[in-house]
Amino acid sequence: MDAIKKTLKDSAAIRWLVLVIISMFMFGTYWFQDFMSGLKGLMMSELGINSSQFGLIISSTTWANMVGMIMVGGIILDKWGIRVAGVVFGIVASLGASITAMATYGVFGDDPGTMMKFMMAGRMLFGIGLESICVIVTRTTVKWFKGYELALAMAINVAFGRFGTAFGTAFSVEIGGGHVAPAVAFAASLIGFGFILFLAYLIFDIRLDKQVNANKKEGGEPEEDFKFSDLVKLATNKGFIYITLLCVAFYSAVFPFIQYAPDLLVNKFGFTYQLPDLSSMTLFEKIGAIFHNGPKVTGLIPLGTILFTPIFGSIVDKKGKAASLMILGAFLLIFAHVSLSLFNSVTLGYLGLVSLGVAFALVPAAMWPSVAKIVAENRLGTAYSSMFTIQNWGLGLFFWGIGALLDFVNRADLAAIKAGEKMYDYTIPILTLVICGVISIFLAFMLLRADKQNKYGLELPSGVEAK
Ligand SMILES: NCCCC[C@H](NC(=O)[C@@H](N)CCCCN)C(=O)O
Repeated sequence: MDAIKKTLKDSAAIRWLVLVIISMFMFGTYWFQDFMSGLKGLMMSELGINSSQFGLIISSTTWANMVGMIMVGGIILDKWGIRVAGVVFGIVASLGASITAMATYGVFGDDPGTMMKFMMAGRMLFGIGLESICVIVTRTTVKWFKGYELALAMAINVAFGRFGTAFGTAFSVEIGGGHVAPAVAFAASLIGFGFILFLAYLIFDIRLDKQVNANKKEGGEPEEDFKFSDLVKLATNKGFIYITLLCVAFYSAVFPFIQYAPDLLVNKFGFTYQLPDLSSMTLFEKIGAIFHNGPKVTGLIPLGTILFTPIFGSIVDKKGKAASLMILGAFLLIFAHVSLSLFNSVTLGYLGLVSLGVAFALVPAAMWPSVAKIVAENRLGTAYSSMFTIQNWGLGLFFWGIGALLDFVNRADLAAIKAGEKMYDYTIPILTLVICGVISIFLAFMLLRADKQNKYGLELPSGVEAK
């Protein structure tokens, strides 16, 4: 048998270059998904929408995914590969983002109803691309990093997405110059940029496939093909069911919260949407103004996870304890939402945000590598797409539900709120998220129990098999 020849992925420099290129796609799509949170106040005054309609616009990214579009993405990925799937969903995301941007410029009509309809249609198309791109980029990361620094690569890949969320949330008001449309157009152009880089990546993908195929002909290991019966196997795997439900409960309490956090900070703690003129301020006054700005403070949550997710990821790799860390993350989530809803102390509010940030780094760092311990590698594409699909049911409900609940519990004061005479009371909408935290703890304990019964090895370091 001939010796297996070295391939492109055996070069660390090329591997990491590939990771940066494909991660820019995550940066752009996460930015577009989350940047509107910093614009909520502006959207309400400029487009004349209420909180419930804002919730609908945000929620529309999940609608097509709720009825199985991510599964279609997963199947296209498994059947036709990274290149076809990447190009198809890159076009879908870019088209969706462009329609949203054109709608905000009034291209389809400048009455609020038409604008909203086309913004939702655009975001729905974009949402199909967003989730499938996340699966495709994850699959591509596995393709290049399996057998090398996979956990770190996945953490860095998610970190690019978090940068997108952080910067999009924090700077969209300034990027738009106080208007919605330019901020949307900028966000859409980032997706186009990420897509162009992805097209450049295809050169590496084609070269690697040629080398791997040549090795296969010379005696390398053939890959096992995906079968549709794998879906049934997933649906009957207890560990997979618990981790999927945990994914819904946990992320429903985090991603939707981030969409409303700037508005919560403005309404509850008197933070600002727009930074005051910093030029004549001392350094301390500048820091004070930044820590009193809703979008900037919210942007610090995903920014913090960029540092902590790889740290927690390497703890999970070296020490294990993934299920226990998910339990801890769920407790932190409850503390965060209780302190941000029931109390009026700004200090406790900051502590709540820090606690949410730690949970947001901890749970993904423990959850995503655990899926690979529960599910066989040839089913990972399907596993991630199924998890994202079910996750979107929760996200769709809470993205819209928080806004709708906000309008409902404040229904007596809506006119005064619009006139700027009163502020929204966020207590009940945020308290609802505590329920997600309680469900998360229950599911994390069930996962721990299933791990003991089925010996997935979730509590063991990476590479150590359970006996
Ligand atoms: N290796 C898998 C990484 C998944 C990271 C995870 N992403 C999601 O849950 C997606 N459904 C994308 C959602 C994007 C919303 N801003 C994450 O923690 O981001």
